[in-house]
Amino acid sequence: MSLCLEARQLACEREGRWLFEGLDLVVRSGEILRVEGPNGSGKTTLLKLLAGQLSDYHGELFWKGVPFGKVREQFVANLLYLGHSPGIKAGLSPLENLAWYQALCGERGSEAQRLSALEQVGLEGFEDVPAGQLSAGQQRRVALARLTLTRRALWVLDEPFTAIDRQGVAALEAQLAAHAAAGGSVVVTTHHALSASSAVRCIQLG
Ligand SMILES: Nc1ncnc2c1ncn2[C@@H]1O[C@H](COP(=O)(O)OP(=O)(O)OP(=O)(O)O)[C@@H](O)[C@H]1O
Repeated sequence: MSLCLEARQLACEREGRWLFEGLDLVVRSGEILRVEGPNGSGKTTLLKLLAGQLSDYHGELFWKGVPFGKVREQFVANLLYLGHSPGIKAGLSPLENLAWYQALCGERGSEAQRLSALEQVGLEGFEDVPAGQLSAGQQRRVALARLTLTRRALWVLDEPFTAIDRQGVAALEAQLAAHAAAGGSVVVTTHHALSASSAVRCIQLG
């Protein structure tokens, strides 16, 4: 798995204010890039941009050295983006939510895989409960089950530790480290202090 996400001279303006300007960054295989900054500094906006979700920005984005516009399909096929909110359907069960995500990604997957992914995030016994009845941390865990289920090289994760208990935080940190060690890449925002690791680099906004 060899990959490279690069931003050159990235700038984004909101409501007449530059959130960031002249931002250069590179994320390669085996790296975890942590985006830090106070509330409102532009972390979510930057992650959306790096995930190809926004078009109103200045600068250029490259995937494996090729401008985004020319490799959009390949880029999306390598990307797993988990946004700021868990983004799950309240009326669907965790199992149904995962099946829905898989359908969106054009993946078939099996019920056995989905059950295993839910078990790995500690949701055994909650597979068929409407997601709207789950706690905030459990809802976040449904979203995090996608990290196991959907095999993608580049993870872009916006505050994935939100509402997660101490044990879950440790497990997720280990999962991020294992993904990087296996040659994947992670871009993550978190107000949580990540354990020191040579794979983790930080950029500061604001
Ligand atoms: N679509 C938009 N239209 C107008 N303003 C926006 C839009 N998106 C974001 N902003 C503004 O840009 C600023 C940065 O927002 P963003 O969500 O990126 O910050 P953040 O660093 O992720 O904050 P937090 O730590 O609170 O999650 C905020 O002031 C926000 O109001």
